[in-house]
Amino acid sequence: MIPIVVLSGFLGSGKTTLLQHALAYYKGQGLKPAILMNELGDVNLDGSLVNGQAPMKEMLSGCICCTIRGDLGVELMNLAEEYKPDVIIVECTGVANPMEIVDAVTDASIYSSMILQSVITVVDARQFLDFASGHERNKSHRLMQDQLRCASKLIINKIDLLATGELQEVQALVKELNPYALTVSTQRSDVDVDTFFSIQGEERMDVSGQKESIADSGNDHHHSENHLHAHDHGDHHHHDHQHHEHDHEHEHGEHYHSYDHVVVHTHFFGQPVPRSEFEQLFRSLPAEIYRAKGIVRFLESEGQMMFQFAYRELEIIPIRPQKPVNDVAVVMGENFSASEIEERLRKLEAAEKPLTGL
Ligand SMILES: Nc1nc2c(ncn2[C@@H]2O[C@H](COP(=O)(O)OP(=O)(O)OP(=O)(O)O)[C@@H](O)[C@H]2O)c(=O)[nH]1
Repeated sequence: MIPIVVLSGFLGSGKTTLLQHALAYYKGQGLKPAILMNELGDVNLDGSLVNGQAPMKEMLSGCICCTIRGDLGVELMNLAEEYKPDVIIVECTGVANPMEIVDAVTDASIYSSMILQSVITVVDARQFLDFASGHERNKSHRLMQDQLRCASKLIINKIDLLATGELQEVQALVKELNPYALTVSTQRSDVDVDTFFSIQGEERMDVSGQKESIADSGNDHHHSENHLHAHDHGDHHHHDHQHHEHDHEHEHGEHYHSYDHVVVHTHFFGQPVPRSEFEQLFRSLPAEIYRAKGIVRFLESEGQMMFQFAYRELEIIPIRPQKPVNDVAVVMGENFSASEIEERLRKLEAAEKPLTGL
């Protein structure tokens, strides 16, 4: 039986950071992990962060839990057959409803020797608190709650961004939503790896039990419909945006709501951009954009940089890719104007290289 560990959590919460810890742990144990990654956009930037550390399959341009859900089981089985791993880690896109993934994994376990070990959900503490206090958008809040509810293990991450007293507040809210999961609070998803990732002798997740308790709370959502469409505008700046909509029908049918409307916009840079303007752009993004990542070159420096924008925080790290990678920005959020962002990104590219030495 190959154990499957599902990493869930909202966009930018710290799943890939956690995946790095998991990979190091399994390797240290002499175990062979394999990874199944899912990204909303058509480029897998997280993949390049863990590249070469373990066999990996990618499912791009869609969300595991809807468009390509049927393929999830197939991909899992391909991974299992090809690499005979000791454990498979599934990293879902931040907008996936993990209940659907749990379903797909359990489907796969019917006709192959796999078993769902755990669903680990990572929570961005700051973002969760802002959502909970109503300062932020509600649709995402509901998705986050679902991700929390179906976790067997929970990580309250980014506690460095909380003010005094706020951690207790988040912990209490999280416990209310999911009193059953083993819950820890961390910086950089730095968990006790043995507790979180050990695959020896641990009880396996009781999937049906989990579903029961979720249904009991009246929050079981069914996918009734979903859409994902990409438009390629076919000009020299290849870009596309996808509307990712999850429509969920309430279990008891008394009302209907669509709780998630995510736009993904991809922009391929044609040339380097000025760094200060680039940073300024991220400081002034509309609140609807909560995640962006990509690779960029700056006019002022040599080489490529990876940037990560997760809930108002921007990180820029120099990289030395082993194989050529495109300069690209993937921007994700709820109902934002993709054309406005496109225009702003293009404006950055129009900037001239500063004259030096004059
Ligand atoms: N301040 C702070 N930043 C963190 C912490 N953990 C992770 N980050 C940063 O948050 C950003 C997103 O982290 P990832 O691990 O890529 O998040 P993710 O959940 O994989 O993101 P998606 O794949 O887009 O859903 C990166 O810039 C991380 O360096 C933390 O504890 N504190």
